[in-house]
Amino acid sequence: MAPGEEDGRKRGSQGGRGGGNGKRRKQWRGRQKFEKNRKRGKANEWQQDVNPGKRKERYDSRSQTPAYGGKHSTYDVKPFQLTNASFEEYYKAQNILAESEWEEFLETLRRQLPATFRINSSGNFAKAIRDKLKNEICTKIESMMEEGITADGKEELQPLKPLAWYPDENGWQIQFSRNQIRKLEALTDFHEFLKRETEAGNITRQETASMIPPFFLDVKPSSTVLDTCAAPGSKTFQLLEMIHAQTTKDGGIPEGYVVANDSDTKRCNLLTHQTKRMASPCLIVTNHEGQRFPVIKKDDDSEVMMFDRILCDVPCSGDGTLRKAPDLWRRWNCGMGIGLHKLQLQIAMKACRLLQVGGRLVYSTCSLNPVENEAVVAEILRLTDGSFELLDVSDHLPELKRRPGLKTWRVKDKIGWIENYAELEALEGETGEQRRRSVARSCFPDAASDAFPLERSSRILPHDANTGGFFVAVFKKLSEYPKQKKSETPKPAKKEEPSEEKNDGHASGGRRWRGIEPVVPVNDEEVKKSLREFYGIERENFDIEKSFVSRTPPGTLPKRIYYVSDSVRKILDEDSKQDMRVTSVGVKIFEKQSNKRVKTPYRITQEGLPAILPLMTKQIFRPTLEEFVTLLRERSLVIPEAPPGLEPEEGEEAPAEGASYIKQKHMLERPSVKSEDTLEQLRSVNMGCCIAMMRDEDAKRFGFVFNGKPLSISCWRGTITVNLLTNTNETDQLLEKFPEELRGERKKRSHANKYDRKEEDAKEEEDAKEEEDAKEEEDAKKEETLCL
Ligand SMILES: C[S@@+](CC[C@H](N)C(=O)[O-])C[C@H]1O[C@@H](n2cnc3c(N)ncnc32)[C@H](O)[C@@H]1O
Repeated sequence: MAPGEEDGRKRGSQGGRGGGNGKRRKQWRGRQKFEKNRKRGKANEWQQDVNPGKRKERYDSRSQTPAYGGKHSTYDVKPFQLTNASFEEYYKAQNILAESEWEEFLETLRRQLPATFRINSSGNFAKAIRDKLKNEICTKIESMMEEGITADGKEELQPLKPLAWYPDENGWQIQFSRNQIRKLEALTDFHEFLKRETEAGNITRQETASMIPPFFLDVKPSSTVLDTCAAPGSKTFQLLEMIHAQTTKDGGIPEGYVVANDSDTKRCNLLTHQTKRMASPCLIVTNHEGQRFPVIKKDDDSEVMMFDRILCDVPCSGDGTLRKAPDLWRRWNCGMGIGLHKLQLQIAMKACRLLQVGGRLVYSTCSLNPVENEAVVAEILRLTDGSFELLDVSDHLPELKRRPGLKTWRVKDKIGWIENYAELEALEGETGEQRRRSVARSCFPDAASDAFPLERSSRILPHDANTGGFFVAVFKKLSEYPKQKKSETPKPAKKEEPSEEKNDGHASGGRRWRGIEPVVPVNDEEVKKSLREFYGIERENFDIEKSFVSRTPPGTLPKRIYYVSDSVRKILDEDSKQDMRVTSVGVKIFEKQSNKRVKTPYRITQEGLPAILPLMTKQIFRPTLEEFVTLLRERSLVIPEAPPGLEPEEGEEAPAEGASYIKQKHMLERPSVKSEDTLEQLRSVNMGCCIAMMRDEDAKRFGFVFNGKPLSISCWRGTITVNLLTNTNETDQLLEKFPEELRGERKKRSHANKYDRKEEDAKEEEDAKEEEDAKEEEDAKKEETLCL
């Protein structure tokens, strides 16, 4: 009997306790957990791994390896069934591995996946994090191992190490158990560090195998990329990092762009949320079925060839994720792959059509099934008739352990094995009809597929490097293919019926789509003038109208303003018939604000700061190092002078609002701007959104220069104080990067003052947003475990 099975029955009988209350109790627990996680914000991402919620409850204490891959778990749990006879029969017949490896393969599949993460290479602190991991944390763990330190005398510590194949030591695997993290202080600290850096967007949790496809796409900063099935967006994020690789060095805006598409509207929103941290003006999120992605045509009907790189990370049966989603053991059946084969092929063929000659296409699944993998690859090669080459990428990422693709495979539907298509064709009666309807001819290997170099594709097996299972094939388009125009031109995309139904995404091309407006340039003269004057956006050759877009219909003030790169704007313009359903575009840089005393109706968004900063010449002040650190720590500094325009007029008796604060005694006790130099700069900073930028010499000294600019944070200049608009997690994480002696202790603050309250309106708004973000994040995590 396989591990887990017997215990499952025992627990099953206990599970009956409470009968109908069980569901309610489960819902209650779910709510409690959600609330707890919500309060912790993004921190829960790592917590979930250590304490993977529902999944944890079900993991078998004796047979399962806990979250970080240790050997002895103390989970009190109801196990999943970790066997499936049909799965075993099917894969034994496929010869995806030698018979001698079978037990090891199964045993690995039954163990929970170790946690892995990527350091965001375009993040501001990639090097600092890598250095800390290597020089501090790894060393600490090694010395603990040498000293024989364990959590409870049994569980030996495993070293923390970078993934051998991942470039620049930016991919890492963690092998600690919950128990170890709880009991060993150094690991508890490490765990906290991971949570903080994840929250700050400096690292991303991602399954090792899922990190692979973007590396085979060979994306350059000038590449024009389509990610056909992109949500929840982990690979899109990697693609954007590649597009921005140069930007990170010189601060320029790349020529290339990424169109991230998904057929599911809600998941498109996740995608937008997940990629927000990249603050990229080079991103378009669209909502189409991949197989119907529009061929963009200009007014004269000529086609706009948009892509030289396409990733098809298609929906799949997901049996490579069994370690992450063990409930799949129970659900798996061989009909799953067959059911998805046609869709996978259609998506891939559409991608072939949209790819420029000379371009690269990567087809990937998190399934081990040849019907979803080699069968699709073979059919692509057959249909494109020599115009596509399956590339041999064996010398790329040499440390990545992989197996060559299969030359032949077997097909089985829910009824049984079918040797070849002729056998299927010969079947009589209604059953024969039905089976022919569900099993495509292209599922079968044949003489043609035998001639293709399918061994050039790669299968990642879980026991080779303690990962999930994965499949990846890399193609190059050599020429247009004869059938391209005729048979591969799909029927025109089905247009969504315009409706007034509210949609929580944004939306469409030209016509209103589900009541949401199309992307339009910001061309209102008043808006342009106010942004230009308030923020000093006056860079030569920079045209607001060309780079700023919104979704608010002309005639009303835009609610949100997005910044798009020149090439994204060009694509939007070229899509003159507006066939692309754009759910979001570029980076949100401005949001409407309602404080009437502020001279512009717009404030800078948190995520938009890196993009807008290079364009700004006003509303920036450069505090001293001490003031900057104090601002990070206390989140607020008193300014002993009112903002411009609000000072008392000469000869005026009653001080203007804002000047009266100086009489509030407790305000004088709070940390304030001390340096005359900073005060002088603040004299030209108007009330409203502003930026605190480190002084050049300080930024250089601490290595805080990013995209050519010193570390900057967005603030709100009120009548009395300057307050941070960035969230606490982010500032805590920044503060941590300063030497301990500079950080100081946070003082307790009184919130009794009415002026404080006024000024904290903006912060309240931020807090509400944080909550929303945490919820979105939570949803994103849940969705991420799904494959379809
Ligand atoms: C394997 S997931 C993609 C994971 C994603 N590439 C990532 O790295 O985060 C497959 C995605 O395909 C989407 N999908 C399903 N059918 C689709 C279709 N016909 N066209 C485009 N996307 C589709 C699903 O909504 C799902 O988000």
